[in-house]
Amino acid sequence: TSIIAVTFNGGVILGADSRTSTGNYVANRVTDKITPLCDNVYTLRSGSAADTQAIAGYVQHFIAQHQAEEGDHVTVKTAANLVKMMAYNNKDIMQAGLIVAGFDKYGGGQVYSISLGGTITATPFSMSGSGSTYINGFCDKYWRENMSEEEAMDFVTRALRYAMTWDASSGGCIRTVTITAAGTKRQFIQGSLIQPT
Ligand SMILES: C#CCCCC(=O)N[C@@H](Cc1ccccc1)C(=O)N[C@@H](CC(C)C)B(O)O
Repeated sequence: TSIIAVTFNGGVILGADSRTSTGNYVANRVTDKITPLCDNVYTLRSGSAADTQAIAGYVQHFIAQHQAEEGDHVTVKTAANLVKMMAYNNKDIMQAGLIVAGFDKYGGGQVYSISLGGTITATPFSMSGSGSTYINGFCDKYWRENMSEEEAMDFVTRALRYAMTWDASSGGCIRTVTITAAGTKRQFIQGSLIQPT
């Protein structure tokens, strides 16, 4: 898996490849790893497909119950802390590397990384999954604060293209979700290999 989330001057953009693998076999070449937790917060999934589906499912359910009772949106930080609790409290039986990102009226676009052991870190951008190791240099060089939406989308798609080209566990198509005050927007980009410019 290659997953990345970046904040920009209007919100956040989440990006992911679409490969689920079992060894060398591609079990799913159109996986959707960008999973909603509620209408203003999504999570990017890496690691075990089953474990990350289970964690996302529990948090979706908990947030839905909370909103039914309280009637208001949860903050990105609250959703991320619920994911962290699931990961931390089950750290010895879960393999889940998650990035929670969204938009709320208090902090605008936000990204939180949750590592395998359940450490939660607030970050301006984050990448994870097996493919992320191949784009550390690219991201360090090209990441900038307060990019425009177009610049952020270009950064996300180029980073994923490189990771999907080099990492055997990443591939398929690029999926993105953009979250701003106006709502959410999905994109689907086929053809992920590096094209000769
Ligand atoms: C289908 C099926 C069987 C399991 C598939 C399955 O979890 N594959 C994993 C790799 C893995 C992980 C831990 C144990 C075994 C196999 C996978 O493709 N993970 C991707 C993200 C998830 C959310 C799709 B990525 O991290 O590469």
